[in-house]
Amino acid sequence: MSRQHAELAELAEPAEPAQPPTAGLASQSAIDREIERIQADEAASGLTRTQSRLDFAPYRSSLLRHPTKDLHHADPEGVELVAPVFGERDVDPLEADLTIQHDGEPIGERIRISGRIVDGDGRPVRRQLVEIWQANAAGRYIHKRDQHPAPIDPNFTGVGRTLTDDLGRYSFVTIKPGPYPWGNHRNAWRPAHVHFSLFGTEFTQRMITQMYFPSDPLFALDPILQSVTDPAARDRLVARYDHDRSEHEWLLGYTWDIVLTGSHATRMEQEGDDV
Ligand SMILES: O=C(O)c1ccc(O)c(O)c1
Repeated sequence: MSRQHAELAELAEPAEPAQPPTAGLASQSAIDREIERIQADEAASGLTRTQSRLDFAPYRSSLLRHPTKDLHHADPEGVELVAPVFGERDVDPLEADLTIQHDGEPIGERIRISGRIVDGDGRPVRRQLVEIWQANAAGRYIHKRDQHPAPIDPNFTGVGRTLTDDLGRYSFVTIKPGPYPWGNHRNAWRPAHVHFSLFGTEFTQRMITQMYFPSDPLFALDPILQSVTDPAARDRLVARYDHDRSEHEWLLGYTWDIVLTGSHATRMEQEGDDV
């Protein structure tokens, strides 16, 4: 091989890293054992959580993603002066359909996700900004930190938003996301999920959570879902397939309600414990 060829080959094929990217990562079975141990300990102590605890070792980055110092009390009025604002006119109804944001059709299963946002007494949370973000059908996010070799869909950005109506209802049309390989441990795949953000009435009230799809084989293997140690609270994060919402030769319907408070409150992420 000429020197020039050798240089070209080097450009085309980066040298093997000294260590494979998975070196030092725990195996799925080690993660499973750790999850099982923590959940058994919590069950034995009569403590099962509807919310994740801040440090859940099998979910590695949970250790880094929350404040370690006391929170500062923000002056709510001061925060509002610099926080984003929006009005009803800023949110276009078309933004609730993630399949029509580009010239072409995105690839994948077209779905509708609908539900209600209610308080612990079942009262509707009205005119609420609901935002979602998700991977595409191949499990790829449009984000510089997601470089895994699944295709980006030029017709799918994976971001949408809407306002709840007077009954607290929201509805999105989107594409079912694929499982996502996230590097928490070796061969770690997140179950298909959609991230939800609720704005509240002020910036300081924003709440974030995730919705999952029924019967996903990855549930038991996912440290983020399993960090909610109460099985009933985990089940509440899973949408229900709703045939009445499916549309002939068009889409599959899922229903998922979000409860803000009370004993059946939906698990919310704490101070940035997820992305
Ligand atoms: O914690 C993470 O790294 C992570 C990455 C991608 C996701 O979709 C997610 O829910 C979490």
